[in-house]
Amino acid sequence: MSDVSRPSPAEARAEARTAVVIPAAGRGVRLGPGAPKALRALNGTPMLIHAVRAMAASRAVSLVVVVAPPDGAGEVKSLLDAHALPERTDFLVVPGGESRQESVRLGLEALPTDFGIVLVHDAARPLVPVDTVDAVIEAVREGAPAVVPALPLADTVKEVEPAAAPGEPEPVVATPVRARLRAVQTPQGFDRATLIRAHETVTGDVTDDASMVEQLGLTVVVVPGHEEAFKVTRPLDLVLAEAVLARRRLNDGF
Ligand SMILES: Nc1ccn([C@@H]2O[C@H](COP(=O)(O)OP(=O)(O)OP(=O)(O)O)[C@@H](O)[C@H]2O)c(=O)n1
Ligand SMILES: C[C@](O)(CO)[C@H](O)COP(=O)(O)O
Repeated sequence: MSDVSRPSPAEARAEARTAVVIPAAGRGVRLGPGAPKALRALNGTPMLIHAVRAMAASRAVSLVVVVAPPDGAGEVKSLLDAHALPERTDFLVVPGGESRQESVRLGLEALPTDFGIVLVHDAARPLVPVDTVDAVIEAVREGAPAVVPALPLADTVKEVEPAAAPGEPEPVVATPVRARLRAVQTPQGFDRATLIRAHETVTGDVTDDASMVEQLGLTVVVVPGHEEAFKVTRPLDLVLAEAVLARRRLNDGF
């Protein structure tokens, strides 16, 4: 006899609480010397705070787990204490690891059990609009085990044979059909059990969490990304981020 009071898996997912893990433990080598990238300022406010606010802007998000530089957890906690978040949003801070993958895993280990949906969002993508965050959450609620926001590419992409030695040429081996390619952003959204299984099972170097779910043989779904969700990686990206914030201030009238 079926238990009518127990929600089906689909109903449970639709009502699941959502947490975000923010890996913020990277050095930012490509950005150049200075403080850890997540703590560098954009319009006077640390990049990490912009990223946390971008997640907390979604009414669905009730917990943010920040994965801090290994020796910077205290500083990050003080920063979060000093910058108001909506009352509905709690936060936790844990120290990070050697790689992005390890940092995400450490964040997942700190998650309380009552969150059925988990987003993973780079601190280095501080300006993602809330509509993108909500679209990712909605797709997970509708049943996708893994969801990525993504944009079509402007450049043609070549696959090359890596140089045999520094300074040697890199011959092109293929040109994938551009119309089938997408540049993937964060937040990436997951059914919690799926993401944890992926992190427990998949080893080796990966550059995003969704690819770990792909390696489990599951389908990852794409939703539209946003040009303002770009990753601050190199010095020119800081210029672009400041310009986006200036445009937002102008549009907001202050
Ligand atoms: N050991 C690491 C490495 C990266 N990250 C985080 O993963 C996100 C994406 O990584 P990336 O943009 O590559 O940041 P960095 O690793 O800091 O950059 P770089 O490779 O230039 O050093 C960032 O928010 C970064 O803080 C992390 O939490 N732990
Ligand atoms: C997760 C990611 O942002 C998706 O595009 C990206 O792969 C992170 O790469 P990074 O080299 O760690 O910045």
